[in-house]
Amino acid sequence: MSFKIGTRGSPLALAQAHMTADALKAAHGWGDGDVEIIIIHTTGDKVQDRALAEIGGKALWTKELDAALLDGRIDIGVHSMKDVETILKDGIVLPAMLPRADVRETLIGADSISGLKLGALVGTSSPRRAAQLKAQRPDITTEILRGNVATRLAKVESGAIDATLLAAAGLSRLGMNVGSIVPVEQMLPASAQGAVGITARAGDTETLARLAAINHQPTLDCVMLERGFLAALGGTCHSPVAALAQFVGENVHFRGQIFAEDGSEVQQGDFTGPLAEAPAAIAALAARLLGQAGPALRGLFTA
Ligand SMILES: NCc1[nH]cc(CCC(=O)O)c1CC(=O)O
Repeated sequence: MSFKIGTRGSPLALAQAHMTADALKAAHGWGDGDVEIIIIHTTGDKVQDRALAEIGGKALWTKELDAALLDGRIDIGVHSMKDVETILKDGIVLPAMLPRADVRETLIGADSISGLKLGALVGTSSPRRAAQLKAQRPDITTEILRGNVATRLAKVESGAIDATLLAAAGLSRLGMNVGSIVPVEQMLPASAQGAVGITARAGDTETLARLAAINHQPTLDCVMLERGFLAALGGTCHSPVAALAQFVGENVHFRGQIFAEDGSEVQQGDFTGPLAEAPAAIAALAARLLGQAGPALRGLFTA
């Protein structure tokens, strides 16, 4: 009986499922026949014409994978952690992550944010990216851009938009060497960007033991801190929130930012200290940033 890996059907999701299969095979000496990749279609895949923020539904990408886990069609679900809601469904756990890839953004269509032409039209359906761009370049207009990576790149190629931003991690997993890397100092990534996480059934001890062998704990620690910031804000993956935790020696260095949707206001802060102190410090930071924020910005998180 083979081990069943559930995934969405997009090229990026499939690449991540194959990375997970390879890690399991290497850790357990399994062969090709020991794992099976099962594609699960999700609401997020079916709706292509609206901004995800507008559809508003939670767990857009994970709901169907959670259902497949709970009814035993799959043993694990593989996810871009960036798209996983901060509150997991009852009975679902998130015990393992693969080593994190490059966390940075890639700009396609210009060498740098300052190099974008005056009044450039940038396609993105991320409220965070739109706000971050406008905070630096109020002349920029953004429009909603969805679809898989190839579709998005084609829009820049055809001149329908001047530029777009995509996570470096996704591009490199698809073997696409395009665009210009944006330093995190210029654009802090989304919480959990570049991380692949694996969900399982709570209490499925056999699966949990198998996953323990491939878990990359520093990635899990950092991503959990970033998700903690988002949760403390009451945000979702569609909120204009950026967060990055990284180990610097023994300490964690955490940076968090929240934005008004038009980029007119940014609240930011950071924390450096031991991992054990980080969750409380980050929750306090989230509360402080919300406390300092103007009504429009605060209103994004208290609706
Ligand atoms: N929201 C879509 C999504 N989810 C994860 C990635 C990229 C891979 C990653 O960050 O791990 C992307 C596309 C993008 O933002 O470029």
